[in-house]
Amino acid sequence: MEGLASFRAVPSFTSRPRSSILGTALNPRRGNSLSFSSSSSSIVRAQQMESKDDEPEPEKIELKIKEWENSMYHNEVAASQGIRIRRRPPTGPPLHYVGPFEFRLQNEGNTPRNILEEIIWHKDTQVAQLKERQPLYSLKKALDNAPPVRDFIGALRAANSRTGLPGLIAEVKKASPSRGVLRENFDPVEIAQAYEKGGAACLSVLADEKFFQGSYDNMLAIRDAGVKCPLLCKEFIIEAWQIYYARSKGADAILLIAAVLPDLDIKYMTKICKMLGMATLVEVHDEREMDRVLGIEEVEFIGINNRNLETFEVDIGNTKKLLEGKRGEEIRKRDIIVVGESGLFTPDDIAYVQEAGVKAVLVGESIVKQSDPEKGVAGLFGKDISLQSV
Ligand SMILES: O=C(O)c1ccccc1NCC(=O)[C@H](O)[C@H](O)COP(=O)(O)O
Repeated sequence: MEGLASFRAVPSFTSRPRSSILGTALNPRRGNSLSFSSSSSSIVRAQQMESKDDEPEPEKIELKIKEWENSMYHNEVAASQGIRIRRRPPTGPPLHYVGPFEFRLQNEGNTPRNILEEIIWHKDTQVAQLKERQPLYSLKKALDNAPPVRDFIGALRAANSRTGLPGLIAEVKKASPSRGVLRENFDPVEIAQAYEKGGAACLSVLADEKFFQGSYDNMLAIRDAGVKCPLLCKEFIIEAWQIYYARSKGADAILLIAAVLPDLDIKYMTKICKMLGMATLVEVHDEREMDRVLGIEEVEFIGINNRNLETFEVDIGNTKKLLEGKRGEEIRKRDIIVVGESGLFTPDDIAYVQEAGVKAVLVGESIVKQSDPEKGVAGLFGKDISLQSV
């Protein structure tokens, strides 16, 4: 696994007597051969299985310790790749734990450091609950009835050659943490149809309910209404299960955020998308994330977010900065489609990111706020880009 090379060796010590604790915690018949999911819910489940008065069984202690270590290990790998977002609130080690992580956990806060981390902690809990209700095997069966996948990247390329402008991914978004409610009178199907009429190549549909007032039902409703634009499921993906879920709800593409996911997760999830025929938009915000993502052979579709998701600061110069020099050359050589995301309001903004090298743009606020989103699209590009126009 990547990131292991920089895994620090830290002395392990504890005030508790090591031998007796290990003696009860580990079951030699099972050793280290078990594989564990890193879900926090299973830690909670294992804790619930114990009665407070009972001495926990060795297998349960072992399970808790492995789960916890696995989660700590994930954080270590992520941190070694510059990822500051933690997957879940840090908890102290389970009872009877003896090992290196305990030493490193001192002074860790258990309140989220920023909005992105808060969203991720919420997702971790939400996904664990959803998975219990619909495990992967039944989700995979549901895919037989899912609407067919459409070619997301192909639609952007076609729009770019048709108009000579970046292909538009128009965002169906009611609210956001940085901007609050963007549109009170929010009818996702009506908005999607208006975007399509206005010449959008693809749509991005917010699925998160708590922070964006979105839903998977919006995505299904848009598909059921006959909208032909391929759909990006705009969700905070932390587990492969969510990709299958998005597909079952009609998604043609998903978003992976490099600020949240280690390289190995990006590789693995990109492969799953490929297997399902879906596109994977990998989002970056700074040079380090861009370099990590360019190091992943499977990546063919990159979004540059002009919004810093930790501070909400928006600067469209970010797109230009990340496409300069060697990075831009590499992107052109590999024919990677780049999407300029966030903070785009005017034809000049579109011209600026196009000049920087993007073939597509992802736009929410400036068009969703218009009383007529179809006209909003024309206003954004400074001309009619609908199918009728060209
Ligand atoms: O927009 C936010 O407040 C936000 C906060 C935390 C995570 C993600 C967030 N936004 C996602 C996006 O970046 C935008 O929805 C998308 O790029 C469109 O941006 P805009 O055109 O500026 O609405």
